[in-house]
Amino acid sequence: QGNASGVAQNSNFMPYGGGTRLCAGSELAKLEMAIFLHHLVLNFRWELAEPDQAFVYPFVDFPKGLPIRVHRIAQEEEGEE
Ligand code: HEM
Repeated sequence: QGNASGVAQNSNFMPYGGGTRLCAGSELAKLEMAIFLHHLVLNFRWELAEPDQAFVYPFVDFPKGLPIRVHRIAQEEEGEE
């Protein structure tokens, strides 16, 4: 739902629900995402799979979803994760 102008409101973004039925795994889920992003940034190169152009209204998004291709960076030291 949004307001009369159709612009989404912040309170509509509740990915983990709320109140007494708040997601029991929300903190674990956020920790897992942080660890995943840490490894994705440190160990992979990203390149655009196809050109895409951001739009900013009513929110920032990409028409094609900004598809990327990732390549693992060769490890310099044996046994290093
Ligand atoms: C990005 C990851 C996750 C999202 C977006 C998510 C989202 C949600 C949502 C929307 C609900 C429903 C809340 C309601 O009934 O109103 C929920 C409930 C629940 N989630 Fe998650 N969840 C995620 C990950 C997890 C993980 C990793 C666990 C456990 C390890 C978990 C355990 C639960 C449990 C037990 C409930 C039921 C809570 C209750 O009704 O008391 N979730 N989650």
